[in-house]
Amino acid sequence: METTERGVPLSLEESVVAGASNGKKEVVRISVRHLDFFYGKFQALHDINLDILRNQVTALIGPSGCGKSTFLRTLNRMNDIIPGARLSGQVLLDGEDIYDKGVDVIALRRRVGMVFQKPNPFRMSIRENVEYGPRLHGIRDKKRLAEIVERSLKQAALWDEVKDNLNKSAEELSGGQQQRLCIARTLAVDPEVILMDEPCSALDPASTYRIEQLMDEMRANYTIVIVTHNMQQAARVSQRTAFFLKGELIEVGNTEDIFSRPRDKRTEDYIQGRFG
Ligand SMILES: Nc1ncnc2c1ncn2[C@@H]1O[C@H](COP(=O)(O)OP(=O)(O)OP(=O)(O)O)[C@@H](O)[C@H]1O
Repeated sequence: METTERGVPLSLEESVVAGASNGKKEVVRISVRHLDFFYGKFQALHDINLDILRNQVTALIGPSGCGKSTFLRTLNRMNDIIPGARLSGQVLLDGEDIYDKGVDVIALRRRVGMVFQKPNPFRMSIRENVEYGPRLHGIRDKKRLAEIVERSLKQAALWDEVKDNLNKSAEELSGGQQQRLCIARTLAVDPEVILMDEPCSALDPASTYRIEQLMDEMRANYTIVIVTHNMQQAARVSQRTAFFLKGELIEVGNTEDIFSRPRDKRTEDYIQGRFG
């Protein structure tokens, strides 16, 4: 029987989008319903309804300050720590609301990992950076940890460059290598969804290209959501694109449709560089 990444039979999944463009079944991994988000009195997100599909890259685009990062952070409760922040509505991960009482936020962030704009390796060796998450989740066995380090660094396309220097400080790596290390660190705890907040904005074109290639490879096993200011990047890496403006989701659809035949005039104006 066909199953999801977590071994749940597909028929039991929360919802399946029938009639997908490529003829394959598209499964909703995260379903956001009527999401409002406030920083104190300021409402940053207004009634967002959006499905994130499994094994796809979803790009969030829109002008500065439109709420892309805020939205991304609601998907693994990264905003919880901001004083005065609150939300209403639902964020369902495989049908379960991640904001329900009793949800283990550490476990949630293992399932929904995050890569930030600026590479932020810990001040530790390359090996310790990758081992950090698995250790936090109770893995102590040296052989098992070594396997995880090798697998994660290979998946992040960094292994060949660092395999002989795993004890070197992560801070001695280049910016592009540091970002791939951060991706390896995220992969080490075996997430299902990976959130990326402008992961290439601090990188040169060659490193950007590597990360984009990596995203394309990773989507076979993961569900990816990326915030990007770079329209070409959104067009290159994503299968679905969501356009935000002033805290509202204006339009979402197949990336090709959004870029070639947007339905909303505001999407068209933004994509054509008329504002933002
Ligand atoms: N911690 C915070 N406290 C108060 N307001 C905030 C906070 N973080 C963001 N905001 C406000 O919420 C709105 C959305 O910000 P957000 O960072 O989500 O936008 P964005 O689309 O990701 O912007 P950018 O592309 O510039 O990163 C902005 O008006 C911003 O000033």
